[in-house]
Amino acid sequence: MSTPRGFVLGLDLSTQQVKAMVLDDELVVLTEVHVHFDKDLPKFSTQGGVHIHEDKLTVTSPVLMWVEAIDLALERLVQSGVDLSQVAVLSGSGQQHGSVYWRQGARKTLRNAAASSPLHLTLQGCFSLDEVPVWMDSSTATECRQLEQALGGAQSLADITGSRAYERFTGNQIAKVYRTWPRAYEDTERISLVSSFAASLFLGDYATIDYSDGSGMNLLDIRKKCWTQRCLDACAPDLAEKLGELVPSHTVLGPVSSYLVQRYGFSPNCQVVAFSGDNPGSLAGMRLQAGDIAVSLGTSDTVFLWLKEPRPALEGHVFCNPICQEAYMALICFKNASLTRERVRDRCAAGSWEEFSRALRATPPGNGGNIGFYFDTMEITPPAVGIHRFNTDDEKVEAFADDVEVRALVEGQFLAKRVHAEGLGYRTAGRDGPGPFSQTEPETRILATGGASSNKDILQMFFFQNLRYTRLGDVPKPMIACHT
Ligand SMILES: Nc1ncnc2c1ncn2[C@@H]1O[C@H](COP(=O)(O)OP(=O)(O)O)[C@@H](O)[C@H]1O
Ligand SMILES: O=C(CO)[C@@H](O)[C@H](O)COP(=O)(O)O
Repeated sequence: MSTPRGFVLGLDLSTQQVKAMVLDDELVVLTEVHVHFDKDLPKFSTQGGVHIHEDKLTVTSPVLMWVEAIDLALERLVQSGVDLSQVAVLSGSGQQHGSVYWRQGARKTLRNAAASSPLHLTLQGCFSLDEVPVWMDSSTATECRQLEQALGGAQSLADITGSRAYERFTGNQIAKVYRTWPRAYEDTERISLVSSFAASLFLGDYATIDYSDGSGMNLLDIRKKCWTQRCLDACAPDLAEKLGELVPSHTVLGPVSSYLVQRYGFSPNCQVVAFSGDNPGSLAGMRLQAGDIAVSLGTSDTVFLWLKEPRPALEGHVFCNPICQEAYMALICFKNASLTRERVRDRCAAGSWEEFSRALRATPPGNGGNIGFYFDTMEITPPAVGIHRFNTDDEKVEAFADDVEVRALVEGQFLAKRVHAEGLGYRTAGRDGPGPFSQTEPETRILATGGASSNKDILQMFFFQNLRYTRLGDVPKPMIACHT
């Protein structure tokens, strides 16, 4: 058997696309491909990678679209000329909280997938649900209240699982599946997260859920790192069995499937490392350290940081840290993010990011006292909906001039990040003493990632907000590093 040279393949199965990247043994990027769900797989009729249902609360994606997209990404890698037989190890990430329901007998089909046929055809009959809930779903308010009640209240649930009950968290989604389609639930032999689902396609077997992405389910005890039986029982019967074991996020799960070896020329020695959530993956990839704050500007906006001690609150989340088993990560998520920026770009900036940037540069910081809150859909932080604009006299108004609207949106989004982060006690170092959660790092770095972090005028807004920190606390300038 040949030994691969040490290339690394990284994947991300996120809301709007699959991204795949091959790096050599010195971590130089050799090739990168994308499969955009709406554009590359139009037969699934998604918008932004999802289907928003009539109630405007239920949001799903077709599971076979994800399978087809991964095959297409692998084909594109081969077409790019990269030699996949040199890949020694692969891993990846997925949008958090989404779940996949494998039907009884699916494991056998997955293990025996023939290289002659693409996986999306082989796996056609393998899922108990064709459309699966994703992180944008907010249709499980009933299940959330039931779970909190069963655990003795929102704070008690947060103390164990790191979060109060959130609509998008997988336990509540599973509870809804069980209540709505009991037969489909019974016919399910394994429930995967999006991350462990993607890993399963590479492993040719069910991949285990990792601690970090598993923390986004309202089911895992983040300190003991095991399922909490009381949470499982409150959501659905026989759930432990359907979820399988949990593993540290950097666990080597085993070699790639024979499907991958035969169809795409992977080495049979290529190892699959557990996949995790996209935000934990960003924390690992950006090499975040205690004291840093990261901002991801993907489909969602998130703010996250490395935590030494978990202190779960009624807002925000504490996840297990993907790198260090003794540490944690804190995260706040905002749903009205890139898609809202795109809507305002299309209405006020002729559909162009350049024009959007020009509007930001043409308006003064503070926007002449005009401010707006833009919640096109039910927001996560805070749970609010609607568009609310206020002029310089604090009067509610119906509209702003185009350039003012662009700045009001972005300033409002970044102000919300600051307000909610500060509400949870995150501070840039120096303002009120030491950094996040009173850690002692002398300087806070702010790191940005995700699609919109390529836009310097948007990043500048964050810089501006943090310059105000420096005035208040007289600390060194926060640093901004961009990763996309
Ligand atoms: N130049 C830009 N300025 C602002 N936003 C951008 C720019 N380029 C891409 N984006 C945003 O990035 C988003 C996609 O980010 P990405 O991190 O790839 O998302 P995901 O991983 O959730 O699929 C798009 O929805 C788009 O609005
Ligand atoms: O719900 C969350 C985090 O809790 C989202 O951040 C999802 O993980 C989706 O990520 P992107 O596709 O926006 O990167």
